[in-house]
Amino acid sequence: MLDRVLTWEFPADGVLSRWLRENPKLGGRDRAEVAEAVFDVLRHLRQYRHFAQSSPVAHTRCLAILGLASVLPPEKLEAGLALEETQWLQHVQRIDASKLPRAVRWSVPDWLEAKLAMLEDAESLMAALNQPAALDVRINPLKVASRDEMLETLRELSPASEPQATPYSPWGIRLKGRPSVNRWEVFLKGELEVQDEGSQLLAALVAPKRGEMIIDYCAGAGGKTLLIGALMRTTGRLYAFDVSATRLARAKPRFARSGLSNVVSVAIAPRNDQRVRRLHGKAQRVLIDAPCSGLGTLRRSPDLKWRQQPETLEQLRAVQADLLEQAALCLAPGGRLVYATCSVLPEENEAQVEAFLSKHPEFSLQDAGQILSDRCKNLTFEGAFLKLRPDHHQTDGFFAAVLQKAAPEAPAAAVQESEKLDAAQKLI
Ligand SMILES: C[S@@+](CC[C@H](N)C(=O)[O-])C[C@H]1O[C@@H](n2cnc3c(N)ncnc32)[C@H](O)[C@@H]1O
Repeated sequence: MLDRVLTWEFPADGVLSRWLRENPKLGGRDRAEVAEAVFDVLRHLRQYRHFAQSSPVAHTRCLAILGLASVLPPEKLEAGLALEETQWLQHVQRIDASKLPRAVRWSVPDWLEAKLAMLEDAESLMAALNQPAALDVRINPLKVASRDEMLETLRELSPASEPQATPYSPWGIRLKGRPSVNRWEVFLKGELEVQDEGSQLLAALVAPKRGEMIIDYCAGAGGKTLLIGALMRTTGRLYAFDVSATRLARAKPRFARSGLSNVVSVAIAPRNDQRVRRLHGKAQRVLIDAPCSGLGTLRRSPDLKWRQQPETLEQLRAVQADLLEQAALCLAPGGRLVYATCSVLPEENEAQVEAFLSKHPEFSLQDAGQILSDRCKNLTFEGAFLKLRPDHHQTDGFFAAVLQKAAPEAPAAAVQESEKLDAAQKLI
């Protein structure tokens, strides 16, 4: 199975799920151990390949041994190893990894190491991206009155996952381990959703209001749409756009489960879509959750660092710039555009926003921290952008910028008329 994953043809979680389906006799614990071992190999692949060079056994078997060593107690693992394998493993475990070159130590390809090295606290970021993430869920504010209520329910239902309120999002709950949330009744009733805390904060940045027209321009399987719709109290109209009809189809049962009736899903063409053109100048808020390298989510999808290449990054950058142009056309004067990625690379983030602003003086950058301050306590940023990192915030890496489209200035005569009207109304 590891060989199949390492072709990089498909995302690792898909290959793993398929393999587990093909092996139905494996018990629950074995399944969890195999999954953890595979993800450990993906996180540390470059380092493990370096160690495998000194091994007498086949390359993939070495990787599997190292992955399993991170999951199983030594006695259990060594029972399945030949003597020379055990000796090699013990030799590797004595190596001081801090002496290895940085790209090998943190297991990143050279091109990515060069990019991450330019960021603040690069080493701490690389280390955090290699740690497994906790599981974040959130309440559905449409169906659950308070997070505390849900916390009580979950502490009874799954004490082993030690449910805790997330530090920033007012809706989030952090769970330990890998509980089967999607079998819980609260999940099946649409009261609970799985969503990283950082992703929850993006909906707070959109700050939807009742009765508005809002577009989630890259809605995918609806992760952000769900929370935006709930915050609109399922009023107004929420368009879920995406170029992938398959992804939008996956969102449909989620919308139904969560009780949303204001969502209109539309599979759009990448450019000049007629249905999009009809909404030009109409929406109060537009979210672009842009397709990106996903390099902020390496804790959950470590295969991305091996599947992405500098060339794919360039293609993504072109799509992102185009999406900003297309989606901005849908905004009404005075409307809000939120551009977001789950990348930590400035070229997909700040650079895209700055390029857009330099071409569009009718847009101005708003302070994301200020917008979040009434809903999300304890969260401050240097500068106007939202920038979340696993080492600083214990969330995936997220970026977001809030851009406000100017409202047309009222002509002086009209202002005088409306002032006269106001004064008259006060007299009445
Ligand atoms: C980061 S994912 C969105 C995830 C989703 N918002 C969620 O929370 O689950 C980016 C999405 O952009 C879509 N996409 C790519 N190019 C697009 C385009 N030109 N217009 C609209 N959507 C696009 C992809 O199909 C993908 O679903």
